[in-house]
Amino acid sequence: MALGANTVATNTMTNDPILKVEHLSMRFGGLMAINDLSFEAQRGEITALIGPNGAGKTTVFNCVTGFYKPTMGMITMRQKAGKEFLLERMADFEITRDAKVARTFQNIRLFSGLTVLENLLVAQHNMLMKASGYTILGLLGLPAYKHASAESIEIAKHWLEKAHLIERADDPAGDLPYGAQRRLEIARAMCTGPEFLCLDEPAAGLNPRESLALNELLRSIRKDSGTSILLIEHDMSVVMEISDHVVVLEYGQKISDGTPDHVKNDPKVIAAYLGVEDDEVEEVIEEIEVIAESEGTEGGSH
Ligand SMILES: Nc1ncnc2c1ncn2[C@@H]1O[C@H](COP(=O)(O)OP(=O)(O)OP(=O)(O)O)[C@@H](O)[C@H]1O
Repeated sequence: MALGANTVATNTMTNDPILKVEHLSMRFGGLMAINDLSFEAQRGEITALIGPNGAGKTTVFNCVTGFYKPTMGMITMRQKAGKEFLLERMADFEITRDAKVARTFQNIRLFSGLTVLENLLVAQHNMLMKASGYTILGLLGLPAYKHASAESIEIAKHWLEKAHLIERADDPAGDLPYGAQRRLEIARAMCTGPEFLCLDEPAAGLNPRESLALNELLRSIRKDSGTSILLIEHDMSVVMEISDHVVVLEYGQKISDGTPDHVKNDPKVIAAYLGVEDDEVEEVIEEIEVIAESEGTEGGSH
């Protein structure tokens, strides 16, 4: 099959990145929000993008999902079957439709008046319309449409079960508690059959119990569907618990990249989060160790 304008030939690689961000820069007027950023997300893994406020996480996300066109750089996504897409050249709807990248937003964007199940069926609208042949007869019950419609309901039920929402299938989405609405958004994204799922602060505003339910859902997505995940998250308990790989940004540049344990102990990351200069890091770490030791001693004497 001929490759389209947005595709390139496949390379053979020893590792298997689903996403490669290379020398990405994004300028807003005089502000360099992202400055020569490169990182990879491996297939089948959960990659977290973290960093202090204003570090550029959302900007990277918006470049990957086609909401922004980067000033410079390349963003390559390679599907399981080997086809590659240059995302920076594609419109957001093409990234969703052709590259199979799904996303959620910082603010919940459900159809709150529709039921939970209807929200999941609407997400599969394109698939259903295609099966109808875009005709009224198709919609009125030709076999292909009926088959696609039954399949859509099965897919919706599958994800409702995974998200522990099956009991609420017929309730208006707006009636769900906040944490359940977040899981419904993720279930809705999964109904489109993505290869790459981008989640913008999925744990924002969740209580600890809802955070645990979210962690469970994300782990099951990785394990059972093989979908790779990129997430922006401020909640470190979620990031450290579920991520395979963490990329840390500060002022639009990468300051650390590795396993959760690696970045957690990286002095540059500690400094960025505490807001101190690089040359003060050693001093701050010593102070932290002294405080931790004294707290340990106090804890032991009780
Ligand atoms: N559309 C825009 N126009 C102008 N400046 C922008 C735009 N989007 C982001 N910025 C600026 O780019 C920088 C990075 O912002 P971004 O939202 O990507 O950071 P972030 O790491 O996601 O922050 P937060 O954790 O607070 O959401 C900030 O200085 C922000 O003000």
